[in-house]
Amino acid sequence: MNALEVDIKYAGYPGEASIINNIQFEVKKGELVGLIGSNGSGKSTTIKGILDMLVDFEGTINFGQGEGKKYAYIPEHPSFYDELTLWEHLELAASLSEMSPGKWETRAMKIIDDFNMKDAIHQLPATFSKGMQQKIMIILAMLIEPHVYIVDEPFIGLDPRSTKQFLNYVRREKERGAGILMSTHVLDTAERHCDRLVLINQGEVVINGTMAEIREKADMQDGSLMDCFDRLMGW
Ligand SMILES: Nc1ncnc2c1ncn2[C@@H]1O[C@H](COP(=O)(O)OP(=O)(O)OP(=O)(O)O)[C@@H](O)[C@H]1O
Repeated sequence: MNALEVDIKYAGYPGEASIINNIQFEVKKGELVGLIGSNGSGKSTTIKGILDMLVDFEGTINFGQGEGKKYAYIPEHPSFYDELTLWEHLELAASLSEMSPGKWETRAMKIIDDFNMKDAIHQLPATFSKGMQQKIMIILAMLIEPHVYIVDEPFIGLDPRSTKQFLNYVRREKERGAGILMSTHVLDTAERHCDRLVLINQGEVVINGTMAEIREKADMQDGSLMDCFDRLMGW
């Protein structure tokens, strides 16, 4: 069963209406799909299209059937309410997703502890370092247990322990049945952890498949994702 179905005919920005074209793929329940492509290839535009953040958009996005539209977005550039502490941000996220007080508080404490952010609980995230801010976005998303995660480049800025913890949570959330779409430039991590990869170039899908399928298409039996990517691009 699909957690997310993407069918974008075209999407873009005022004056540049078709930055991306014919982007079609799905994310199944329990699946981690990597969105891969060079700088400017259209990954963030695809994500903005999925999140209904573009005025120039023609296509259909489906967030699973009968599951409501509960998704969480982990943006590349975190943003916070200047006046709210970390705990107050969690309170806000929990109230918007209608979680019961007993449930969200226990879960919030566990996630905060796992990401080593206990000392910062009553501080203002707006004053945190970039990596800490990124962790808060992850914590806020993981708190509400959505059906779908949309994650835009999570790895730049996270320290090794936080990266490992993030990947642990991704595994657990997949087991729970969540579908995860994650754009990244960190190809070795994508190769190791993604169930499927969607490669985008110049606003179009070049290939959508498992690592085995990508190797076959690139005719590189033992090739890394980077090598296959280069071969498929003709670089
Ligand atoms: N707000 C905007 N207005 C006009 N054009 C934009 C805007 N944002 C992005 N673009 C253009 O859309 C194209 C795709 O950009 P996008 O941000 O989707 O790429 P990306 O694959 O996410 O790149 P990166 O890996 O560098 O984050 C680029 O040519 C970019 O210049």
